[in-house]
Amino acid sequence: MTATILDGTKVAKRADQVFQETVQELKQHQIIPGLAVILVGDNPASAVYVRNKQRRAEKIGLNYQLFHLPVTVSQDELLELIQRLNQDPQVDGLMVQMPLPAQIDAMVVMNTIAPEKDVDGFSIANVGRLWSGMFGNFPGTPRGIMRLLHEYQVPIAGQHAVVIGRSDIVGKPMAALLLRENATVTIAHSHTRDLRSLTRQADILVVAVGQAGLISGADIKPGAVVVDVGMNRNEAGKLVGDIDFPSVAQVAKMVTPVPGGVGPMTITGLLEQVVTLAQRRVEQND
Ligand SMILES: NC(=O)C1=CN([C@@H]2O[C@H](COP(=O)(O)OP(=O)(O)OC[C@H]3O[C@@H](n4cnc5c(N)ncnc54)[C@H](OP(=O)(O)O)[C@@H]3O)[C@@H](O)[C@H]2O)C=CC1
Ligand SMILES: Nc1nc(=O)c2c([nH]1)NC[C@@H]1CN(c3ccc(C(=O)N[C@@H](CCC(=O)O)C(=O)O)cc3)C=[N+]21
Ligand SMILES: [Mg+2]
Repeated sequence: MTATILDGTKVAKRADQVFQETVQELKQHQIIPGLAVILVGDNPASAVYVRNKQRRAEKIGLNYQLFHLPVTVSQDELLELIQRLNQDPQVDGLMVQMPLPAQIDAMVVMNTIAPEKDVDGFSIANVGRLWSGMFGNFPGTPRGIMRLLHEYQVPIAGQHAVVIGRSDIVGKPMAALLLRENATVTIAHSHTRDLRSLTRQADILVVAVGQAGLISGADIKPGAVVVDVGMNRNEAGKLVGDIDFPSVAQVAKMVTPVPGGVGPMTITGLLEQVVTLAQRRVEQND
C-alpha cells in the first residue's frame, strides 16, 4: 500500500483563489482586509516564512504591511507599535513573528495585541474561546491542518487522534480543534511513557515535535492518517519533517509531505482568519 499525499501546496492554491474572490467582493464595500506582520531581528527561518506570507497575502489582494524591527528593539518600543496598530482601522489582523529576542517577553507581547486582531490566536482571550467552543481567532497551523483534513474528507468524529507535542502554538490548539470536532484526543509529550503504544492506536496522528525521524512506519496503525508538522534541517541542509516519510507512506492511508504539507496550510489558516475578520467588518457596517 502507498499512502495518498495530503497535498498542502495544491489545497493552499485552491483556498487562495476562494480568498481572492472574497477580497474582491469586500472591495466593493470599500473594505480592503489588512494584515500587519511585525518581524523582530534577522532569524533566517523567520525571514523565509514572512516572505511566503507576504507573497500569498499580496496575491489574494490583502493590504499587507511588514514592520521589520532591529534585534535590539526594546520591549516598550515593540508594545508601542502594537498599541498603535491596535487602534488602526486599516489593520484587521496583527501578528508578531516568533521567536522573539531574549529581552522581550513573548507572553506580554501576545496579550498586548487586541484579541479581535490577534490572528495567531495566542492571547489568553482566544485560547479561552478555543477551549470553550466559542467563535474566536485560532492559530494558523492547526486551523490549516483541519482545512486539509476536511478537503480530503478525513473522518474526525469518533476517531482516535493522537497529537505528539503540547506547545501553545501547535500541539495544544491542534488537540482543541480535533476535540471540538468530536475526535477522542490523546496528547503526548516528552514525559509520555511508551509513546509507540499510543501512536499505534491512532487513526489520526499529528506529529509536532521537531525531531527528524521520530516516527516510522512500524510506529503507526495500518491505514492511519499522518500529519507531519515538524520542520528540521538534515545533514545535507534539506528541510525534513518529524517522520520517516518513505516507511510511513508504506503503512498509512494518507500522509503530509515536508515541504508542501502543513507549511503552506499554516499560511492558509492565517489568511482565512484575516479574511473572516474583514467580513465581520462588513456585517457590522450593514
Ligand atoms: N509547518 C508549520 O507550519 C509549523 C511547523 N512547526 C514545527 O513543528 C515542530 C514543533 O514546533 P513547536 O510546537 O513550536 O515546538 P516546541 O519545541 O514548542 O514543542 C515540542 C513538543 O514536543 C515534545 N517532545 C519533545 N521531545 C519529545 C519526544 N521524544 N517524544 C514526545 N514528545 C516530545 C515537547 O514536550 P514537552 O512539552 O514535555 O517539552 C513539546 O511539547 C518544530 O519542528 C517546528 O519547527 C511549528 C510551527 C508551524
Ligand atoms: N507568530 C507566529 N505565527 C506563526 O504562525 C509562526 C511563527 N510565529 N513562527 C514560526 C512558525 C512556523 N511557521 C511557518 C510558516 C510557513 C511555513 C512554510 O511556508 N513552509 C513551506 C516552505 C518552507 C521552506 O521552504 O523553508 C513548506 O513547508 O512547504 C512553515 C512554517 C509559522 N509560524
Ligand atoms: Mg510542510
